[in-house]
Amino acid sequence: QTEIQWWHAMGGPLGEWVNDLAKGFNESQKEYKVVPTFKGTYDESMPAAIAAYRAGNAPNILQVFEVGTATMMASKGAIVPVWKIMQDAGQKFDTAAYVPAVGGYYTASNGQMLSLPFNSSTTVFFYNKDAFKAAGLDPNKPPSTWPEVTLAAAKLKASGSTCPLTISWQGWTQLESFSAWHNVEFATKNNGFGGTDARLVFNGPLQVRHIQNLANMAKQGLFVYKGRGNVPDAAFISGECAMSMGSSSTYGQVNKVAKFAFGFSPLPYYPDVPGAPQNTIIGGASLWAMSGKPAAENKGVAAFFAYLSKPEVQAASHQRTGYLPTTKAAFELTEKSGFYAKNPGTDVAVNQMIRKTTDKSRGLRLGNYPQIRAIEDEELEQVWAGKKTAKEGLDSAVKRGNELLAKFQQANK
Ligand SMILES: O=P(O)(O)OC[C@H](O)CO
Repeated sequence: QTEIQWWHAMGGPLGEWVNDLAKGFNESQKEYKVVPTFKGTYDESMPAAIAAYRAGNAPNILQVFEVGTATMMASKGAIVPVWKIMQDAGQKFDTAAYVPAVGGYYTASNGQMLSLPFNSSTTVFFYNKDAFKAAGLDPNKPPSTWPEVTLAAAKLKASGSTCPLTISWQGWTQLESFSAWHNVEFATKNNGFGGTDARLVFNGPLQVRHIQNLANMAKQGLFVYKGRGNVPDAAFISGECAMSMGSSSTYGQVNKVAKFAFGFSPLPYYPDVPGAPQNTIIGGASLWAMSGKPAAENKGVAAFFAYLSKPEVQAASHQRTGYLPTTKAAFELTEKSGFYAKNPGTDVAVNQMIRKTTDKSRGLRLGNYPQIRAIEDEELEQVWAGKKTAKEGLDSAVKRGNELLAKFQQANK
């Protein structure tokens, strides 16, 4: 049996899902054995794999979050494009089978798909219906605008909530998706899709206004900062925080462990901004095949990728986790089964990304972006702590981020 090493960043219930996928594939055939290994968060697993690649012991498959895409695309020698690994192995691979909002993100400007869409998500709002009831709020009417979120937070606080609102993936939800949701540029050159000379511009009047509002909410105890990445999810799942925003994939975890009634709904917006709400942007991760591996192992990678893309496997993954269906067939299968009607809230991400695709939902294509996300975190933390105004924090984040973009452009000329 040929072993295929798969490094991933899925913990908790999502880790169990990844293990089940490998088990399903391993039991479906005898030639290959996929061995999944949890390598920490997205931020930890990507540098770990780059270091392993340099030392000559990279895994066969690496899961990389969406913000690492431009960096991976630029590291040509380190990866085998998904179209090529499938073609070399004689596996059927039709890029048109993938949902455009998802497949497009992982496709280079020459039309070639470079990594396999695996767990794509988008930003959503979630709230504790029991806490809403206790605060005298309608549990079936989530706030849809920022003024409504602020009012709901005040009522929740008055009813005794110590954490009315927290936020996961703050850079992704409050700056990146926030900008697309309000049809405001985040970075020039179509958020980087138009060339490596793109520059960050997320220190505009609307973003500054929003981050200042959040800072004011933090001062009043209406917004409570709970950390970077998806760390704040735990404070929602435990029932401590009544409202949150984060990945649609939080659904699978909340559904599994929360001891309260919950709802998922679209991100709030500012109703006075023309064109809002527009659309949110893609998140999650894709799978990259690493180079320098024996042909037999590459064949196994291709067989596993084909297995993961099967409509029934894809549909089951989507329904279990809250990640988007990556193929059109998986979406159609889920819709036909009546899943969305039976599980309200699971359709929010689908409505935002699958039914309505615009050019702007493509997300960001910016080099050195994992490092830029860390800068966003640092600067926002300064703002939440009252050490910087929103304008100072965002101006500094843009300046520091643009220095990294310039370096990336220089290195990839
Ligand atoms: O929690 P995920 O997997 O949906 O990923 C969230 C963000 O897109 C990571 O950059």
